[in-house]
Amino acid sequence: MSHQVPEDGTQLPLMEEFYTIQGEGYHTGKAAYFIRLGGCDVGCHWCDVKESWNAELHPLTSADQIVENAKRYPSKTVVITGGEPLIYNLDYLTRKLKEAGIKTFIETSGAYPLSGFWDWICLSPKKFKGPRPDVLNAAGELKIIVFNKSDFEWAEEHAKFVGDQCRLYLQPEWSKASEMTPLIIDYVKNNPKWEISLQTHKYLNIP
Ligand SMILES: C[S@@+](CC[C@H](N)C(=O)[O-])C[C@H]1O[C@@H](n2cnc3c(N)ncnc32)[C@H](O)[C@@H]1O
Ligand SMILES: Nc1nc2[nH]cc(C(=O)O)c2c(=O)[nH]1
Ligand code: SF4
Ligand SMILES: [Mg+2]
Repeated sequence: MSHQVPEDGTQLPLMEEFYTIQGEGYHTGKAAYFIRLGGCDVGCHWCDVKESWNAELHPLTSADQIVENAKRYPSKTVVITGGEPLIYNLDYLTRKLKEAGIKTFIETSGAYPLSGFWDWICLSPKKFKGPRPDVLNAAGELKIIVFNKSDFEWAEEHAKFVGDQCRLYLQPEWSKASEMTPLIIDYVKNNPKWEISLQTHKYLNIP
């Protein structure tokens, strides 16, 4: 999977970078620079970025260059996503971002060991390759994708393993949103420790 990617994290397969507004979860509505790394073997059949899966299609890019790019934007927050970013050692990239005064947020399935220095961890665990305990412990938010009714029970099972301060979100799978959103609304009204998260960038037609 991680072809010739050096283990020290100084070069990473970069799929795309874009300046946008965080569309999902706790930080919804905030401007951030998104860094999307290629490579994922979790295999969610409803994944909305399948083009990211094959790491070899995405050029190895120096982490220093990624930091220089991020520094150009007014928001001093980056979101590192993928693909599954924790496939790679993110210590070097996140250390350099923090040295540049940039806050580091991650979107992860938690299927790989935690690396990197983070201001916020959004954990979105998957049935297809479950989350690791180190990521469950460190998560600031748990964001469960609801594809069918059975996902509410699955969400509760995972909520047992996160910290007391961890925020809990239910987010409709995009292709099932018209069907699942009303169920999520009812669930949140009956179980108010959960909140609803929508992919607001898709409604706003922004990246
Ligand atoms: C594309 S993933 C990349 C990061 C990481 N692999 C993960 O799954 O958390 C980014 C976020 O989009 C969510 N997501 C992916 N496909 C989705 C879909 N079809 N509907 C709703 N959310 C989706 C994921 O659960 C995750 O929270
Ligand atoms: N605007 C916007 N917000 C996002 N939050 C998480 C995303 C992701 O793909 O990781 C994402 C994304 O792709 N776009
Ligand atoms: S873990 Fe994330 S990137 Fe990988 S298939 Fe699932 S949603 Fe897509
Ligand atoms: Mg996305």
